[in-house]
Amino acid sequence: MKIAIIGAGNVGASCASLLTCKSVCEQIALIDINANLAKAKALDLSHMAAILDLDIKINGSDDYELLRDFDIVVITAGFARKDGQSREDLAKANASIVSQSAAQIAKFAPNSIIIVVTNPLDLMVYVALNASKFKPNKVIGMAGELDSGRLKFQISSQLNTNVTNCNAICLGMHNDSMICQKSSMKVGEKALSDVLSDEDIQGIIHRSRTSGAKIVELMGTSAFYGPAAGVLKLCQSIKNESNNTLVCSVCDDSLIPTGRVVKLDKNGLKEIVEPNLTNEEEAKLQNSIDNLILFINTIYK
Ligand SMILES: NC(=O)c1ccc[n+]([C@@H]2O[C@H](COP(=O)([O-])OP(=O)(O)OC[C@H]3O[C@@H](n4cnc5c(N)ncnc54)[C@H](O)[C@@H]3O)[C@@H](O)[C@H]2O)c1
Repeated sequence: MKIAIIGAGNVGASCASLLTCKSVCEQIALIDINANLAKAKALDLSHMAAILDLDIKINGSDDYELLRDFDIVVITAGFARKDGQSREDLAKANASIVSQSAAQIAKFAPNSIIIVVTNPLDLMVYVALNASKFKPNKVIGMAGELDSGRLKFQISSQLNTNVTNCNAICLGMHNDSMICQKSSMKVGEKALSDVLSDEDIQGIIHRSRTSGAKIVELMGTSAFYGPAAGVLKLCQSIKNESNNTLVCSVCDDSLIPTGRVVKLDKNGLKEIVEPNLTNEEEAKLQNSIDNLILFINTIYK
């Protein structure tokens, strides 16, 4: 398997590092508008692979030719929101980058699967889908695995128990309207609501929702190890065609992307699994989809 990553910054390079260490593919291409950065990181990662006795070819460039006939292309190119910048201005700047990238992917790797990471995530999945003209099953956004992982971490911290003992799912948009599905929150076989008060659960949800912002506050830039782990899980699922469910931003028949429970295979999206939402969660999800449609209309006007 050959995996290309567009954007050799924090998220892109962390993805390349994890994919290398976990031997998910035989080749990695790093593409960045800053050719020297892409080349330098590819060289550093190649040294890392040599030290670890991993036979993997890693190249960097600003030339999209490098990803010719690759199987998966991860888009991480783009900006994080700057002080004073509106959500719309950021969305327009990143939409331009993602749409140029997606058009190049369609040219050089027309049979690939695109994994979008650039924010605002669900909107960027829509942009990549439109610019690549790929079928909807071939364009997948990574965010739900990150949000769900953060929620699992908060549950395990609150209960002082192993994270592997905890389960939780975050659905919907990768923004403040994300839905932390109450019925999915479990510790062992027990529902979290049998173990903790509603107030404690609300605290967990709040800390989970704000944990991305906390990282920005502490470090001045957004997270990258967690997002890279999410990308790794998507690539492993595509490669292994495992029957595991993941949360990814994908389109249903409405062609509006949002975080849904899915199964992936070598063709990308294999199946959307019905999440069993409460009426309240269903209404919240519909509301955030309506907001995304309004946002799409603003960006494309
Ligand atoms: N989906 C998620 O859960 C999630 C999580 C974290 C970050 N993100 C998003 O990922 C994106 C990247 O974050 P980062 O921390 O890696 O940023 P970064 O600034 O470290 O890296 C971005 C890279 O993109 C490159 N780039 C810019 N324009 C380009 C173009 N036209 N073609 C090719 N490369 C280009 C830059 O040179 C830079 O190296 C941001 O939009 C961020 O908000 C998403």
